[in-house]
Amino acid sequence: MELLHIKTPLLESHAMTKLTGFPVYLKLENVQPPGSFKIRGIGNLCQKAMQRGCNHMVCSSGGNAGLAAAYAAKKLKIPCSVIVPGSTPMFIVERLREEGATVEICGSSWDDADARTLTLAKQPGYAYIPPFNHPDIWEGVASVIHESAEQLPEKPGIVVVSVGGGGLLSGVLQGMHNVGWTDVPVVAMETKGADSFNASVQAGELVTLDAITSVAKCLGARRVAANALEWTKNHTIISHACTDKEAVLACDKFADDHRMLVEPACGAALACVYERLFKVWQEQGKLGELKSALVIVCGGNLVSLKAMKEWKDQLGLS
Ligand SMILES: COC[C@H](NCc1c(COP(=O)(O)O)cnc(C)c1O)C(=O)O
Repeated sequence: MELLHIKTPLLESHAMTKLTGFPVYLKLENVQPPGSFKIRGIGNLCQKAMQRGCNHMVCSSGGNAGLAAAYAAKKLKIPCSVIVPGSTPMFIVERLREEGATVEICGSSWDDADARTLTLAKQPGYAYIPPFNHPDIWEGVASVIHESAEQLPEKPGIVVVSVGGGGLLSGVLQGMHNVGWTDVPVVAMETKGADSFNASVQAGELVTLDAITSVAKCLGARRVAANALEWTKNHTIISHACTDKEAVLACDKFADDHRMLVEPACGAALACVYERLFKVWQEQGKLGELKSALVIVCGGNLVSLKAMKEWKDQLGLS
């Protein structure tokens, strides 16, 4: 089966290395053709659905999973419908239509769009393409770690990811266990107002947020996949929710440091380094010495210079 994702660059960030005092490596999923890491999992899921005889993909998404599904369907030459919440910017809706997808806007959060998707997917030949909660997605995402293991000089001291519904986290952990990184802690970053994983970790059970109030709309799953919470039972995961301000500031610093623009959903992971959280956790005794860190730069399309300016004005960062 032809891979729908590309092998992405892994590079050391000298700016971040200077901040932490040890090498910080970036896995640049923001350069995937559809704009985010999503294509690894969604591409795998779409290909397997097609092999099962499905001939129409229907995907619920905050935007990036939808773009990955539209891109995959175009490559596989089958139709694709994407259901997005009202919080998805119109330029993303237009981008989806340019990719050939039929787009429906439904509800105020991803959960509403997903309910509609499940109804549409009942039609004969249709495949339901969820954005984060499926074993074929986690299997596809695991490739990001398989590649990183080949590209890194040695096993990293810690791995940092963003969490929306927990598909990226689940796939990264699956990949880490495949390559023997079972003792490498993972930092699960969210933004306050989209911190359904952190709420669940604190409660010790799945929690559903009342609403998504963060600017990081692509972390906007009110309830994470059960599989993501399950991982906390057999892997060291540090769950942390940063503020929108810290996430947007991280995007701003990343643009200056690396001349690449990513969404606040990705800024949440970058904020772990820019807010020097490793040092905070080491001082709290939550983390031992680190020789290196790997940050999954998940990317995202829901960003522009205009949007960055609006967020910075809104958050008092201008
Ligand atoms: C509502 O949205 C869920 C999903 N975005 C998820 C997402 C994540 C978090 O990945 P997850 O934890 O959901 O697998 C991180 N970084 C970026 C850029 C993302 O787009 C979507 O696009 O439908």
